[in-house]
Amino acid sequence: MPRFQPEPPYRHGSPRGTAVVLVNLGTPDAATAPALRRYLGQFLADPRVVEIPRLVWWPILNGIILNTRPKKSAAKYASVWTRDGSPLRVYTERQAKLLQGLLGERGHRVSVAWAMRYGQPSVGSVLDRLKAAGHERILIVPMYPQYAASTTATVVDEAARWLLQTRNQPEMRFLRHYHDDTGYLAALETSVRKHWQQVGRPATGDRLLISFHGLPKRSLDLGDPYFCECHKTGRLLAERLGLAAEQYLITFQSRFGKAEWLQPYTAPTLEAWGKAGVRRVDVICPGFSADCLETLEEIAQEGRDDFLKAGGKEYHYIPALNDAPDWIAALADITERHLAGWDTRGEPDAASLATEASEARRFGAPS
Ligand SMILES: C=CC1=C(C)c2cc3[nH]c(cc4nc(cc5[nH]c(cc1n2)c(C)c5CCC(=O)O)C(CCC(=O)O)=C4C)c(C)c3C=C
Ligand SMILES: [Fe+2]
Ligand SMILES: [Fe+2]
Repeated sequence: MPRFQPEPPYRHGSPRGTAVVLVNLGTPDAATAPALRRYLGQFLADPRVVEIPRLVWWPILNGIILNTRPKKSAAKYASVWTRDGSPLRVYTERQAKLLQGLLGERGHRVSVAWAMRYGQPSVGSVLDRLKAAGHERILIVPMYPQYAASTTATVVDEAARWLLQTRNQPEMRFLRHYHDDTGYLAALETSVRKHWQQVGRPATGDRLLISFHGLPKRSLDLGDPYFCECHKTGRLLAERLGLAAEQYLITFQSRFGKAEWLQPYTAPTLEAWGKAGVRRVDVICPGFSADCLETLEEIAQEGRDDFLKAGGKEYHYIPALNDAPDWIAALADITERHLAGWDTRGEPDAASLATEASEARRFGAPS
């Protein structure tokens, strides 16, 4: 008898089943120095993130950075940590749950999972689980609105590494970016308008700072579209809000290392504005789909200190889109467009999928 019995009743391989995986950057397991050493060790060893020859970078990373940064970063993480853990993790999990619910309401039979590029749950472990549960089509959604090699591409790399060691591969698709998506921009606009309703519209001379995570300037010269995509998002948002050029500025935060990064930098801008007599600043960070250390500590806390110390009077951080219903709806629209042609309304439900998959394995379906 052949080791593997083809259809019927069990088709070669696993049955149809579609999954969507939201992937964000990753975050330490705890706000402690050992957890940060593990996390930063994995993150900063990625050649997509630090594009310095290994021979030069390795001694710096292992000899200096991993001995000094974990303790300092752990203290920062402790200031934003929640009862349920790291905000980035909490929001990403919630986004996946809400997206699953909404796609279900729209009649799609899809499983929505979430993974982290660095730390847990890893992309590979989530793909293993989805495949074992019978999913034959997987859409990967990097949760970065603007494409960058150091964020988006490294998610694709990680999925590709998993594919390299997988015999019976699922069909896979990848979302590239959504920096100019109408639903995403509308959700950003709504969040600014809601904020204005709460604290009042900015007066003459007040500013909106649109701050994105930075990248080494070299990435732009090498062809990374990130800078241009950030500018497009910022410009379209300002247009929707009816802001004139002098009422907003696009800046880049979180410079890391000694090289020049994309300019203008966020922190020095806040300081300069405070000194120049700008009274009020509202800050929004549209590049972060979920609040995290970079927004809650660097922008909401440090940024406020920088601005107020320099003479500013009023400072507001506008939260990331997180689990806002209009953002989840926009994410469902984006996802639906990328699922097109995959007949997700005609597929088996999760329970029959799991049964079929385990039956197929009983008959020796290749894994
Ligand atoms: C949103 C897009 C991001 C880009 C682009 C990005 C590039 C980038 N980041 C570093 C170094 C660090 N980033 C850190 C935290 C961090 N970065 C992003 C997003 C982008 N990074 C997020 C969402 C977070 C927060 C994660 C969390 O747990 O909340 C950190 C770790 C924190 C710290 O020690 O300061 C570092 C380091 C580089 C070098 C880089 C591009 C080259
Ligand atoms: Fe970063
Ligand atoms: Fe930072």
